[in-house]
Amino acid sequence: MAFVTRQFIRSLSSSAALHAAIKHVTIIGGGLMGAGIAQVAASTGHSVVLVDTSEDILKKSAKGIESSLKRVAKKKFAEKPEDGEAFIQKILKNISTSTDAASVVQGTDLVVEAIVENLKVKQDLFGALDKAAPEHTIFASNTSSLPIADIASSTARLDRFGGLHFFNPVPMMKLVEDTPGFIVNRLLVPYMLEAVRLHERGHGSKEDIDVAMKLGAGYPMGPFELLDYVGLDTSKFIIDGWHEKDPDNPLFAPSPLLNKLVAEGKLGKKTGEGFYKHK
Ligand SMILES: CCCCCCC[C@H](O)CC(=O)SCCNC(=O)CCNC(=O)[C@H](O)C(C)(C)COP(=O)([O-])OP(=O)([O-])OC[C@H]1O[C@@H](n2cnc3c(N)ncnc32)[C@H](O)[C@@H]1OP(=O)([O-])[O-]
Ligand SMILES: NC(=O)c1ccc[n+]([C@@H]2O[C@H](COP(=O)([O-])OP(=O)(O)OC[C@H]3O[C@@H](n4cnc5c(N)ncnc54)[C@H](O)[C@@H]3O)[C@@H](O)[C@H]2O)c1
Repeated sequence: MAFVTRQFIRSLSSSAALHAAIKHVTIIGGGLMGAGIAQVAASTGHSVVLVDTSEDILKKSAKGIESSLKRVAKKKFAEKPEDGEAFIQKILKNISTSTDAASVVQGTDLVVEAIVENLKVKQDLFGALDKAAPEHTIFASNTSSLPIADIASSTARLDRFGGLHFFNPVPMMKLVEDTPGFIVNRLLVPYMLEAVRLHERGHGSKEDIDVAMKLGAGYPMGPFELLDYVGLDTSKFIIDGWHEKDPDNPLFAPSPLLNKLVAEGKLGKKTGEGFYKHK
């Protein structure tokens, strides 16, 4: 199967057998993606523990989940807003948080990892979790660009290890990929990088390029808006990793402008500034 849609995942999760098999889910990493994945897993009736490195980060993740649920509820209960709050509280009740991954995974059926896009860091995490988690627990990574087999090599559960590539924003995007090779990013990364190069060569302002792609190609966001939305650090991790593996491929050549912004700590929407300033 080349890819699975979120509808497919939902129908799977609502099937009695799978629901019985996967009840407790641990999400590691409470950033942009992990918080969204926790929200979707909790919304489909799973008991979720969200793990990150500090209580402060987890507080921010919980706040993000609540405001995303408010947006969902506002639409879902437009006719009957009084039911919206109960809907939100029912989902939030399914989510708890922790900074201790090794103890949490002792009672979990599925681990979905959404931490920094770095092979060694992911391997170290899964290597440690492999010792702590029960035998039946399935491990999955939300990696954007790393081969799943490389991440899984730090564990002894290769037959219970997969890729679950969600898209940002998770509560809205209807695709989850499980294919080796990441179809979307193989097309998206060269496209976004070429937009930056076009701008670096002086052939268009970022605003003009964004408007052109929105009006001319019907994309909901232009490439610079999307880079800021994804996170420039994550984008750089992806590009650097692919460039290292395939240094002669011009599609993955690093961008000086992107590197400069990351070095300045301008990581996009999540830090308030990237290619654009964000409120
Ligand atoms: C160089 C390397 C780069 C590679 C990167 C690869 C990264 C990765 O591996 C792959 C990806 O994810 S690639 C990235 C793939 N992603 C893309 O390509 C995304 C492209 N962008 C889009 O699809 C649209 O712009 C959005 C759906 C984000 C927003 O929709 P919009 O119409 O433009 O603007 P709007 O008015 O704001 O929102 C309308 C309504 O949407 C709802 N809603 C939105 N966010 C929500 C949330 N977090 N929660 C809940 N609900 C949320 C909400 O109901 C809201 O109404 P409200 O009344 O305002 O509450
Ligand atoms: N941003 C996107 O649009 C997007 C889309 C699809 C997939 N991804 C992938 O998802 C993963 C996460 O991306 P993100 O955008 O959510 O990143 P992010 O920077 O927003 O969040 C990462 C979180 O992981 C936490 N973390 C780091 N190391 C940890 C550890 N050892 N244990 C627990 N928590 C740890 C960090 O504190 C941070 O809160 C990456 O692999 C990325 O490539 C990102």
